[in-house]
Amino acid sequence: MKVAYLGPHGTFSEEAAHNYYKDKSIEWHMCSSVPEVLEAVGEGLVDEGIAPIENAIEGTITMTVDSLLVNDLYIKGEAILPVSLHLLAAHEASMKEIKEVWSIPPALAQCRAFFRGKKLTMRHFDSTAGAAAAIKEAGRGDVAAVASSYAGKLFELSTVQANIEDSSENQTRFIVVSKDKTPSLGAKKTMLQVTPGDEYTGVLASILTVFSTLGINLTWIESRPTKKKLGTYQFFLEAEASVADPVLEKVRAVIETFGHHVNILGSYTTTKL
Ligand SMILES: O=C(O)C(=O)C[C@]1(C(=O)O)C=C[C@@H](O)C=C1
Repeated sequence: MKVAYLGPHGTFSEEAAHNYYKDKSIEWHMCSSVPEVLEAVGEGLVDEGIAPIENAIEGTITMTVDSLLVNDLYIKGEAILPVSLHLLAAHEASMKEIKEVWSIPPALAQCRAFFRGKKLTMRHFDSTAGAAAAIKEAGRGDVAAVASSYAGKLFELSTVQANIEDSSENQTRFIVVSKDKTPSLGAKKTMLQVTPGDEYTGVLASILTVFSTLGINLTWIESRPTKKKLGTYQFFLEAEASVADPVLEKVRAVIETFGHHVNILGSYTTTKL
């Protein structure tokens, strides 16, 4: 089986992928950005892809949600990875010497409290490990990357400050996606995309009430713009039930009778890494 993830070596995505598929024989396909991972699956270059969708501190990684739709993919699984971030420089350096910090935006956002008031310039990269590699190559004394301790070892960087994430409970949730829309065996969760047929007062409340009335718990709600007109949204709802559960089927039928469109984006189990 061929699987895509965000490279280069040393990303959290690599750690998640290697752990999630640890008992399988995989041909790896490294991509240079998160949207490219989902595109590789959409284009059929690989069978599956693994991408970050939510972080405990920063929330939803919207580029993953949007690419999931654009590439018409199905969620086959989710994996939760503990995430610790470190400030890494090419040479031994103190915090005072660092003027610029390089990393992928979700990683920089996970350290906001640490960076507050430090007057640093942030430079965006496509991954933590990409930033770490660039720091090594630049060899400068005034820049540092936010990346994992493994990336620090891989690129022989020096730790300016360890564990700079805003919460020691930090975790990132990854989704495993494919083109194949068969629900996973023993699925416990289902992701639904609900597009309101019409905009009216209380439209979201009317959708949510169907879940609560029929006793289905929701574990995640996200609204994204329809990208057609300002102020119009579609909703992503993660239900704690398999798509095969007759109660969830009933929820779907009722929502559709309200004139809303429901698309099942996947039914899956959770793996703690
Ligand atoms: O840049 C990486 O190392 C990634 O795998 C991406 C990513 C993300 O975008 O959320 C994954 C996990 C961490 O939250 C930080 C970065």
